[in-house]
Amino acid sequence: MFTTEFLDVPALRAVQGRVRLPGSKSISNRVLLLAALSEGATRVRGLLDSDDTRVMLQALAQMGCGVRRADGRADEVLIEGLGGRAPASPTRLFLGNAGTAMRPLTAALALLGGEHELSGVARMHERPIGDLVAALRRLGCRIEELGQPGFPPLRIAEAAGVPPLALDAPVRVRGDVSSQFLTALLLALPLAAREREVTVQVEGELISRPYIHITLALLERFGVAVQRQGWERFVIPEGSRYQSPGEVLVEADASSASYFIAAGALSAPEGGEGLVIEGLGLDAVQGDIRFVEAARLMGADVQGGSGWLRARRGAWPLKAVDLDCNHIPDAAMTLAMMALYADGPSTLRNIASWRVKETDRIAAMTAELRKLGAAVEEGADFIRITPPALAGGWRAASICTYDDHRMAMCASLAAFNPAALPVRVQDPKCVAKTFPDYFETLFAAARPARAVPVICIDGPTASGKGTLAAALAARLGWHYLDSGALYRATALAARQAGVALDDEAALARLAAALPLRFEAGRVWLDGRDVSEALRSEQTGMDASALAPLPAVRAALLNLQRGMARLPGLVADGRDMGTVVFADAPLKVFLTASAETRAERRYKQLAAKGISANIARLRDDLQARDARDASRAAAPLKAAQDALALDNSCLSIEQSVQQVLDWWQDRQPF
Ligand SMILES: Nc1ncnc2c1ncn2[C@@H]1O[C@H](COP(=O)(O)OP(=O)(O)O)[C@@H](O)[C@H]1O
Ligand SMILES: Nc1ccn([C@H]2C[C@H](O)[C@@H](COP(=O)(O)OP(=O)(O)O)O2)c(=O)n1
Repeated sequence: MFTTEFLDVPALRAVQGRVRLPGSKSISNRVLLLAALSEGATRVRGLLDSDDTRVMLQALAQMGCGVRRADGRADEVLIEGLGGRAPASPTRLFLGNAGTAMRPLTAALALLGGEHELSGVARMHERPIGDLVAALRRLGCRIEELGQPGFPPLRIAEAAGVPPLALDAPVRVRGDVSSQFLTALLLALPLAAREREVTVQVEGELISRPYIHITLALLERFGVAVQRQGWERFVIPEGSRYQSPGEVLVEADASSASYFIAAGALSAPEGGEGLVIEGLGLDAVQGDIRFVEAARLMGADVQGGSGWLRARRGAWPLKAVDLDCNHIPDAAMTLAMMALYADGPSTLRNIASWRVKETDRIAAMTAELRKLGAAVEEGADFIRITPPALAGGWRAASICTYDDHRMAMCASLAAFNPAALPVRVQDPKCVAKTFPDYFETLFAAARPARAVPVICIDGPTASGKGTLAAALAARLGWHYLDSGALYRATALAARQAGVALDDEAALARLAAALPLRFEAGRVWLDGRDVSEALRSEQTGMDASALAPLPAVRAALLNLQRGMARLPGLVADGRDMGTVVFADAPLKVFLTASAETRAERRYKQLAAKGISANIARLRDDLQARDARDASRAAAPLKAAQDALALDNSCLSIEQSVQQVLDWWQDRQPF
């Protein structure tokens, strides 16, 4: 996940290959509960790993279900169901802010019996549950509100067993406040339908029907076929009992898929196959799958089968639309981004609910799309978007995201603009709500419109290149290449293999096939952690000795260039700006006086408990600089267009800020 202040998304040309998206939250928690109530064990695959599913798993374990995570996989779990057994009692269940856990667990535990206390975070205690509690009380269940009437925390007080239930009349529940109350009853009432049919009657117009559709489809997977009469009456047949289907694959989240469908439709056609989205198909049970129809209306070429979708460019430019989006309010935001690439103004109607989501999404979208060069008109429940005039009308923009995950994901779609302008996304970490690795997933599939941006930091030893480069990479959310580590690793591998430091051909062979892995700040050579050995003065000297050999440098060249991946790279070394990334948009030549550098190295060694002599260190580093600077192949020198930075009198933060300022000066926003 990107936790940086902002993320600059370079202009993108295409998306290709395959992406796998996180599981749907609504389906994940429903499936977990159904598995817990069933006879037999259920393997749940493709599970969303998030706060809300974690609290559900924890609660099920406390209730006495078997909960076993698959080894090393956050998205797979094995649930051993209660299958008619009474739950463990008493329990105290903490359910965070997960409405998808609080509501159905309340209903299920009220029908399972026992003594249970259900609570959550403060915000959870402000989210209504009164209608559900009332419906369960009318049935005869014993539930107490422990705080405010109508809100959690709750206590189910059935230590003596479930009281006789009033099932002769239909169970009534309101449908116009939240469909989650109906879902909770539909998930729980099959527990009471072994010997008799149970009817649920909805009062008021039922909202969010696609979610009820998901509930019914999943009940069927677990062996309970509810008869639906319109959207008012639901009949659970006599003899119903939950039976594990053995294995359930949770569908990928359909709203998350909308960004990748859109990206496929915006992608330059040389992408060929387009983008394949795994884990979700045209037969998906989630309401937002109907985004596919809307995307097709705009000209997207979307194919699919069971468990997969493929999106690529169809009509181009996209076709402007005038659409009622009431059935896909979340995914409709993605249509607003696609409208930027249409052949005329598009209108998205019946989206009043946008105003009361994470932020006022109509106002937010209007403000941000205008920054990109679109003309936007907003109304109480619609938005009309006139795209920027061809390439010339687009503006590079810094997009505010309003702590709204969907605004951030949408913003990335502006990066396909024909003017090849980058897009700045403020506060990218807000995607954590549903898709923490959204940007990583996008970047893995995306092809940049231009060379991936690289910042080069070259300079003599101990000038602070590594420190500066790593800090810049962290601030920008970019990758970091410590090119010296490659020369050092070659030197280390040579010593281990007994290869002489002047055997150019053998060294080049070693360099070309270095079994090197960078992981979590450590460096592994052939499965061994060499982070310490790599930094030793001896290894540095050895690296400097083999670095002049042209065949070694050539062998390492492609490896280094391959590190330039989206969204950007900060590379430090000796020849980053002169040879390896000669076209880089920002090059810094970092220096400090020999005294300062010797002192820094001395302190660095002392911190590691290694004693050293400052005067000798200074002589050594000057000798190394001389050798690095005087060699024929890619000598240490400033690139012609490099900016010089002498940091003898600067703190690390001052150096970092200076380079960030230089970088910002080159940005269009
Ligand atoms: N601007 C600076 N001011 C003070 N100390 C610095 C500065 N930059 C780096 N250092 C320190 O100098 C030492 C050497 O830095 P390092 O990044 O390893 O250099 P290089 O990669 O150029 O060999 C480190 O201990 C680092 O903390
Ligand atoms: N791009 C590079 C990086 C390092 N080298 C060589 C020359 C250096 O003396 C050694 C070690 O580099 P490294 O950057 O790790 O060394 P310092 O941390 O600056 O002491 O490798 C090089 O020739 N080209």
